[in-house]
Amino acid sequence: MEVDDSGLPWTDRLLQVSEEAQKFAKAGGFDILAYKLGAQKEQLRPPRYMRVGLLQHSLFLPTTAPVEQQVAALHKHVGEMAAAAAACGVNVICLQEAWTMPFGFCTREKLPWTEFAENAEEGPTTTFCQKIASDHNMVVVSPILERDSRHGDTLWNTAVVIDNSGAVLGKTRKNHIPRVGDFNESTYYMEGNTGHRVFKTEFGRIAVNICYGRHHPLNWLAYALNGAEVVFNPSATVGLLSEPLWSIEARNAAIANHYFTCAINRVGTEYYPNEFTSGDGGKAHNDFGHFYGSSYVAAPDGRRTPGLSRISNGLLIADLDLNLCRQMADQWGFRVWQSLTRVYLD
Ligand SMILES: NC(=O)NCCC(=O)O
Repeated sequence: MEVDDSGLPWTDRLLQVSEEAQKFAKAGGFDILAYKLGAQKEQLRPPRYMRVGLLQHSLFLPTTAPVEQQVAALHKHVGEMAAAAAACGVNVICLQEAWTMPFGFCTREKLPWTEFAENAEEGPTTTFCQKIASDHNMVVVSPILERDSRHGDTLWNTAVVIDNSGAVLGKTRKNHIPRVGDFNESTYYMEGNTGHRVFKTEFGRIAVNICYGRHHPLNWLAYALNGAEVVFNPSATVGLLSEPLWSIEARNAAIANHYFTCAINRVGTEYYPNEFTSGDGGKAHNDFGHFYGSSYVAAPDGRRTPGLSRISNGLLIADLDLNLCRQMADQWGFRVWQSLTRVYLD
């Protein structure tokens, strides 16, 4: 039987969750699952583990509560979930898409939803995440609605990457914007202009493919060409639209691109005071449908962790041996670089 560095089978394993983390989970009413996705032992390279933490959650106040109170409640609860991740020794946490706000883009109303937008470099949420990062020596990926005041007050759907010292490493913007069902996001912001950035952290090279970007295979490929070893996919998506695709897309991307993928979705049903329509002749309604959670991690050899719950808040922890990326490229013999060359030559 193949074994990893600890002498145990290198296939999926359940990890122990520290008592301190379990206390946070009990007090905060969220689940914690923890798995290991190892690689085969090599003679010349030591294992290279990145421990990731994926956070999925619902809103903590109604969408009609004052903006400041909603943001404060999210900071408080997500801060506790991040503390649980830190108590488990997580190296990199990723939060869900637009985590500081309701996904009010379904309404096509500007206020109050645009008031949740913040400066990516200096806004209160980035400051909040910088403290988490430096307190816990943990990289934080924080997807927010960005207000770029230096460039005409433009809105973007952005993930801010904060390194484990607390410094902002950079940001990357959602590059495919949905115009499907109730996802009226192009009413607010357009396709991002930051390309396919990959961020070099102390723990490995990471990228962020925000939500709708997961439907586009060339998008995933571009992150691989730029050297990503782990690609996070922070999302907000509902059952009737995308659930049949959810377990396939990020997993297939991991296999095709020889990297790990981390798919994260929010949880719960959000209600809005004014009715809106889906542009399909159906009745006007006040809710977005059910955000089905089910966050998971997939490995480049096709393994995946079980998903978090469809209905509860949760933290998914996974140990990823990044050596597996090259092992899989060698085993299968297809290389993302070669596919690109062929495209150009044909
Ligand atoms: N947030 C977002 O891009 N949702 C679009 C729906 C989907 O991609 O499943």
